[in-house]
Order: sequence, then C-alpha cells, then structure tokens
Amino acid sequence: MTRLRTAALVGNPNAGKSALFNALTGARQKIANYPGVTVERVSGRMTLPSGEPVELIDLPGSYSLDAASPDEEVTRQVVLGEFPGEAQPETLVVVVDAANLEQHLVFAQEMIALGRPTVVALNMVDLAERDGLAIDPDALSDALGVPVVPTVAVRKRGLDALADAMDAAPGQDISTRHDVGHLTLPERRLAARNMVKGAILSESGERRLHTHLDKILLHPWLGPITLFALLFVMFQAVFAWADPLIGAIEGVAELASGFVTAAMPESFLRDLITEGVIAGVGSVVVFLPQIIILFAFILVMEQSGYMARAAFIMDRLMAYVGLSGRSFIPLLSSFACAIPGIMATRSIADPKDRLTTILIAPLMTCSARLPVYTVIIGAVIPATSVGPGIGLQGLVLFGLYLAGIVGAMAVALVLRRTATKGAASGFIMELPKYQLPPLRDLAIGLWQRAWVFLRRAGTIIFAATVILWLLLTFPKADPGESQLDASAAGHIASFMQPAFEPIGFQREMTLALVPAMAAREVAVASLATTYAVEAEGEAETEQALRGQIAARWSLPTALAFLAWFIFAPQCLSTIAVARRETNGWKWPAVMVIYLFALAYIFAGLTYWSAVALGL
Ligand SMILES: Nc1nc2c(ncn2[C@@H]2O[C@H](COP(=O)(O)OP(=O)(O)OP(=O)(O)O)[C@@H](O)[C@H]2O)c(=O)[nH]1
Ligand SMILES: [Mg+2]
Repeated sequence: MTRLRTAALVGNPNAGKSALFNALTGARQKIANYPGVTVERVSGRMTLPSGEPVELIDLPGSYSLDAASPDEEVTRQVVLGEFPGEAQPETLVVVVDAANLEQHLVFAQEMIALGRPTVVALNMVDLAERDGLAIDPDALSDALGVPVVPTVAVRKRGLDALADAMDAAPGQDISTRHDVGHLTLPERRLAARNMVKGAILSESGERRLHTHLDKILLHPWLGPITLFALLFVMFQAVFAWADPLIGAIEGVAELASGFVTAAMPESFLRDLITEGVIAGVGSVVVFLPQIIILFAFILVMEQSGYMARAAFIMDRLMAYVGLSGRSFIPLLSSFACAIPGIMATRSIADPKDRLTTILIAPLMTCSARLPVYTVIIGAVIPATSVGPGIGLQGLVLFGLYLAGIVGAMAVALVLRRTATKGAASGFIMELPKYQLPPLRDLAIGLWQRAWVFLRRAGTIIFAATVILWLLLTFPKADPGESQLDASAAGHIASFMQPAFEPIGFQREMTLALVPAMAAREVAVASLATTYAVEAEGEAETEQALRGQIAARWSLPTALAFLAWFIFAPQCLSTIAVARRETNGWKWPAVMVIYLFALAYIFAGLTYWSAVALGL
C-alpha cells in the first residue's frame, strides 16, 4: 500500500502560506493581512508536474519550533511528526516574505536544519519589488543550501517552478547543506542578516512613504485618535449609507406581504407566510446592507495592513487592564461574531490571557446585535444631526459599541485581579506591509459574510420564528380576548414577566428573549411576528417594525432593551464554543452568569435613570 506523499507549508505568520495553499490546491482558506489568521491545520490535494498527487498541509504561522501558543504547537507537532494520526510530512515548503526577509530567514534556517527535503518559496516578491527591493534567488539558494523559488501567491506567479522544485525535493542531497543545526537564536539572526545582505540586488526609497505613514498611525497619541476617528466614521456610515437600502428592502417586504394577502385565500398558511416568514424573517433580512457596510470597513482595515497597527496601538491601552495587543484581534473578530473571535484566541500564548479574552469576547458587539440595535434606534432616536455630518443615530450606535468595549475592559480588569490573576505577558507582532486591498479578496470576503447572514436568516432564524408563530397563534383566542393573552407564547411571557417588569420590559419584549437564545437577531423577528399576529384582523395597521416600536415603546423601555443586549449572553453557539475551547463547563457557566447579571443590572439602571430624568 502506498501512502500519499505529504508536503507542509511552514513559515512565519503572514508570509502568505494560506494564499499559496489556496493557489496550489484551489481551496478557499481565509487569508488576511495580519499574523495569526490560520489557527488550525488544514489539508488539501495537489498534483505535481510528474503526475504524483500530494497532500498539502497549511499550518499556522510560527516564529520557532519552541512553540509558545496553541496554534504554534500545532505547527510544531505536525512538522516533527508528533501530530496524532498523522505521519511526518516528507517535504517542507518554507514560505518567506521577500520584503521581510531577514526576519523570516530565522525560522527558515530552523526548518532547513531539520535535514528534510526542503523548498523555499520566496513569496511576495511583488511587494518587495514595489518597495524597490530586488533579491537574487540564486544567491539566497547558495547561502541556504536549498532551492529558492520566487512566488507571488496572490497572482499565482511562480507556482509551476515551485511545483517542479517540490517534485525534485525528495532527491535532494542533504549532505551538501551547511550544518546549521547547532546555531543559537542570535547566531541565526546574524546569519540571516548576512544572507540578506549577500542576496540584495538593489534597494530603493519606496519604503519611505510607509515609514512616514507608520510615524503617524503608530504615533503615541495621533495613532489612537486616528483609530477612534476611523471607528466613528464606520458607525456613522452604517446608518447614513444603509438607510435608503433598508427602506427599499422594507418596501419589497410590504409589497410581498400585500401580494400574498391578495393572492391567497384566508388560511393558516397565508398567516404563516405573512406574519411568520415575511414579517419575522423579513425584519431581519433588511439589515443586510448594514452588515455589508460594517464588514467592508473591517475587511479593508484587515487587508490594507492597518488592523495589525491598530492592535499595536491598543497594546498599550490594553496593558492597563492586564491584557496585551494579542487579544485585540480576537476581540476585533468578535465584532463579526464571538465564535471566530473565541477560536482566534488560540494565537494567545499565555493561558490566562487567553481565558480572559474568551470570557470577555461576548461583550464585543457582534453583528447579530446590529439588527436589534438599529431597529430600536431607528424607532426611538430621531434622525437629527448633532453636528456637521454627525447623525444622532450613528452616535448612539457608536455609544452602544463603546459601552460593550468599556464593559469588556472593566470585566478584564476584575478578572485579572481575581479568577485569572497573573502578570500580563509581552507582545511581539510584526507589522505587515501596507497594501491596497485586492478587490477580489474584498468581494469574496463580503460575499461570504452576506451568505453567512442570509443562511442564518433562512435556517435558524426562520425555524425559531415559525415555532414562535405557532406558539403565538394557538390556542386561538375566544371572541373579545386578545390573541397574545390566549396563546401558549403569551402564557410563557406572562410567567416570565414578573422578573422583567421591574426593568421596564413589556411582555412581548420578555417573550422575544426566549427565541433570541438561538440567535440574537431572532429578537427582532420575534417582535415583528408578535405585532403582526396581534394586528391581525384589526384595522390595517400594516407598518414596518420600526413604526410599531415607535408607537408602543416609551424611551426608557427602549433604552433598557438596548442596555440588555449590550451584555446578555444570548447565543447558545457562543456558549458551546467557549465550552470546547476551555475544555469544560466551568468557564462558560461563569461567563453566562456574569453576563446575565450585568445585563439585568444595566438594563434596570438605564430604565430607572431614564424614568427619573423624565425621558
Ligand atoms: N502582494 C502580495 N500579497 C500576498 C502574497 N501572498 C500573500 N499575500 C497577502 O498577504 C497576506 C497574508 O497572507 P496569508 O496567506 O493569510 O498568510 P499566512 O502565512 O497564511 O498567515 P498566517 O495564517 O497568519 O500564518 C494576505 O493579505 C494576502 O493577500 C504575494 O505574493 N503578494
Ligand atoms: Mg494562513
């Protein structure tokens, strides 16, 4: 029996391993312009020019085999053949960044010293060239003692030559390699510097611009101000740009509802479609434009190289609460969704840092909260402007995000003094080059995001809404009784209501909290469906959810509901991932309890102070 030959892509973080992996295997691994993107081993199939199939493994980036963080540990185990159920890969493809060569050659030497068939992919030569840096691959190859192939992973350049070199790799004569196995780290650094010196053909001044950019963006106080301003613009844009589109989608939903009502006879099915599917699921789908705008900003920041700088800036601020800039990227991913955010904590070496980050990740405002926030802000906060180009609604949204961040930092501060006591660990992160975000990657990223959102709407949100609609519709009300009072859902809501009455929640809001455990957006769908069922038979009060809320909720009640959603751990999947990543129920339980407690307390404080202020 012949086993499939395997080759592993290894190298420093952000060298372009996953981009190369995608180019060679046709896969679609996430690539982004900051270190620590890949945190698991991923494999795919490619065929060498000789016709031989090879299993190619993409690994997390690593600075050394003396693994520090869990993702680097994966790399170490796979490379050394210690990964459970997997043989040691025959061929190593060391990916180095031509524009950061000196730093990348340190780990490359460690790989070559293992004495295995090895090929070096001199990647990102386009960026090096753009910077005016030309490297001689042959000189580098002589210095390293292994073949060096220039590549541009994202343009699929140099792939054939790389495949040829991989084909020939098993026949390499290891004995001609310089014996570098015994070198210490400082010696490797020195050797790397000399090798780069010897291999540079020419170097020019294009890098100057980037140095200048960094002087501003990494400046002790200009840097944080820029970051803050950027985030501010992002939240303004979420409202200002999306509003016309949201209005258009709402219009389509109303048309559809009208059409179904006209075309179908009065029936169970018709009510299910108009009240459950169109009112419920539709009320969530209208937020697609906002989700896309938010992610366009985040993806551009990731791809341009700015995000790593933001982490660098945040490092100092985060040190105050006992975290490092390492936690910044997992926390930032949590703005999309806490699940990838919690997964991304695998790149944090210190276990206590990591645990703290996992516990506070749900406080970052995930995109599922956006529909809840926007619908309520749209309903109760007037669309006035409070300054040139500054809308009040965008400001409130920014405030809610900020409240989540401040809450997370406060919790981190407490945790680091109690449950996860320990010294804050240091932070090393290389800063990627600036680049114009490749449009194609942007488009793919946005498409994937939109798809995730729509799939949630079509599956989990749809299912939760239909179940809720059934519970709202049965048992049927007697004449004179309200449908909500008579229904099973109404009984559940009435049962819970005493607990939520004191913090200003109305019964349908309390009810919305139950299905929202499946996914937060369902709170919106649930309110829309409840109002649609209630309005049934009444003189046509057909209006979008925003209008319903504006008519029914007082300002203190609406603000309390917003405050609740800043903190409430309303997402079963996040709890499940926290369990998996912490190997037990203890920490997820701590998380759920503290988050519910905060949600209740802050919703209550908000409600009572708003009432006291006469709002
Ligand atoms: N211009 C240019 N960009 C590249 C090239 N290869 C990769 N990139 C970009 O470099 C960034 C990092 O690429 P990844 O493939 O995610 O890097 P990685 O080595 O897998 O990083 P980790 O998973 O964090 O270890 C992405 O923004 C890519 O689009 C290249 O040859 N030229
Ligand atoms: Mg990767």
